[in-house]
Amino acid sequence: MRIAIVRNPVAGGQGQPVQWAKAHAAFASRFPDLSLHETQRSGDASRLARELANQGVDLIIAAGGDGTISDVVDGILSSSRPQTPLTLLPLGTGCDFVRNFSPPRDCDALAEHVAATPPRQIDVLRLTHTSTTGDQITRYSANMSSVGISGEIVRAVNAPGHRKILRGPLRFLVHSVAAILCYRPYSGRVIVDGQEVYDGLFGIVAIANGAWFGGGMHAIPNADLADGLLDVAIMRQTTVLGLLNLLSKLYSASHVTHPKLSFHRGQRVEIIPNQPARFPVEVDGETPIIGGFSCEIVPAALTIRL
Ligand SMILES: Nc1ncnc2c1ncn2[C@@H]1O[C@H](COP(=O)(O)OP(=O)(O)OP(=O)(O)O)[C@@H](O)[C@H]1O
Repeated sequence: MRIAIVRNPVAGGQGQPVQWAKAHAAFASRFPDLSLHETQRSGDASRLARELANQGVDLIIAAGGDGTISDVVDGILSSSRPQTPLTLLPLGTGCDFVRNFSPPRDCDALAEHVAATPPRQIDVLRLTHTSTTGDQITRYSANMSSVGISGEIVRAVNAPGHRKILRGPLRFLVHSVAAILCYRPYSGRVIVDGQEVYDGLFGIVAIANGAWFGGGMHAIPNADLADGLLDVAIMRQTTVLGLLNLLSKLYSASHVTHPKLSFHRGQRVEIIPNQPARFPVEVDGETPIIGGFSCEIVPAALTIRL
């Protein structure tokens, strides 16, 4: 069995090397035919995963955070062997996608669990937007896309100097509070399966495959990775106090009865901002898109072992 790790050595910040050494030892001992492929820069994880899938490896291990997983999923699904199985070795800051699986925390137990778990199919998100040069760009994502205050938070969390200051989910919490205090709300329309469901100011609009984002915020608790549908949550609350109150409830999912929150389900959603030039789109903890986009669910597209 040919198994390949795609590792992002900068994911998770300064604590990663210790965690990585233990995890690598556990996986190398459980899977003797293991090869290691490290990213050198942004975008490498997608390219490496595509090449490895094209070469016919039997399992790809995404070792990093949500951005790395997202890139590896994109690489596998844009390869000539999109059925190549994926598993996850969480080494990132937020590590939200892996929360949908509750794998063992101990590295040896995780490697054993991966070896013993049969593959299964889950859905993924496919996003399409127009680049600044007018090209149509499509990419896959594993977990969640969102706009509104979350775009500002993720920009701050990933800002170059900020990666070194705070570790793990605490970094999301601190930057969430700071971003809320300065938030100038975005506005636009949300269209689900051809029907306009909202036109107004955005607190947060989240489009979910998985249930968590923001380093442990249980934003869409009913999201199901294998139901063939995407879940959309629209938060119309945009005041500072209102958003701080929402933030305090997101971790425990006690926001779900909020009067300014609505949930929708469908197969395709379109976000049309009123000011596309200043509209960051959060995709699995990164902000790779500026402006409007569409997102559709691709049922059972990804083979996962976890
Ligand atoms: N070798 C590298 N040097 C610098 N940046 C890299 C390198 N490899 C990948 N990247 C970038 O690192 C960023 C962060 O990766 P990732 O999301 O996996 O970790 P994280 O942000 O710490 O975790 P999480 O998304 O779970 O919060 C991504 O934008 C990715 O493109």
